[in-house]
Amino acid sequence: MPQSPELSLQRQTIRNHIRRQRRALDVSQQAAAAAALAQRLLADPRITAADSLALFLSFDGELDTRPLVEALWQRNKRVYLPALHPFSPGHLLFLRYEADTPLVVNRLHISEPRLDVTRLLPLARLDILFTPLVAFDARGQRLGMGGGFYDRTLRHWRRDAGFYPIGLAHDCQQVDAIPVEPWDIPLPEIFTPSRHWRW
Ligand SMILES: Nc1nc2c(c(=O)[nH]1)N(C=O)[C@@H](CNc1ccc(C(=O)N[C@@H](CCC(=O)O)C(=O)O)cc1)CN2
Ligand SMILES: Nc1ncnc2c1ncn2[C@@H]1O[C@H](COP(=O)(O)OP(=O)(O)OP(=O)(O)O)[C@@H](O)[C@H]1O
Repeated sequence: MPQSPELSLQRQTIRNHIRRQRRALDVSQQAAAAAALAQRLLADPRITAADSLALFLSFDGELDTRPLVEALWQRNKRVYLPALHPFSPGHLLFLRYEADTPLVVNRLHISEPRLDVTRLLPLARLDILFTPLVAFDARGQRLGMGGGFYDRTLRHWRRDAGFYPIGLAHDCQQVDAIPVEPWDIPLPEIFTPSRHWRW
């Protein structure tokens, strides 16, 4: 599918702008945002009922998922993290994450669990897929870091079965409209520290 250069330029401009905005949040703003979000999510019955949840380790000013991970562990939930697929470019694997799981830094400078096939979870067995994003709009369209990793993962999502995706973001990551590419899959739900969006 040929990409329109104007559209990819618009998307890159939004990416750069919002990444700068979220990196500008200071430590106390980040801590307040993380606590507010964890509190909201832990009050949601679907989270309470879930057994296996995929999170992501925050970087680049992303909403800090640490407090949520800790709270989920305390509630005996199984937590998974994405890892770059070792030989299928652009694809993610999901590996079990516990307090003593060895982490390695991947080529995109993000920590991920060391590859161990015994700790892999097929997507179909995941209950909730918390999804990182750079920008979102009021229709649930998301723009990521530009690798297409979550676009490829979200292709397997069906409204009536399997894992359910929930986007996590700071309020400042909302934009008027994301210029959409054919492969983009809108999220059914996004939580920010002050709002809950559901489509
Ligand atoms: N916390 C978190 N983990 C995640 C994602 C994410 O958005 N957030 N991803 C969501 O898809 C995947 C990683 N996607 C990425 C795609 C592009 C770049 C990137 O362009 N990074 C550098 C440039 C590359 C380099 O330093 O070599 C940059 O910061 O500009 C980073 C991550 C999997 N793990
Ligand atoms: N389902 C898919 N199948 C094949 N290629 C895809 C798919 N989704 C995205 N891509 C490719 O991945 C590249 C990056 O896509 P895009 O810019 O939409 O990523 P993103 O949504 O910002 O990133 P991410 O999903 O990792 O957060 C594009 O060049 C696109 O061609």
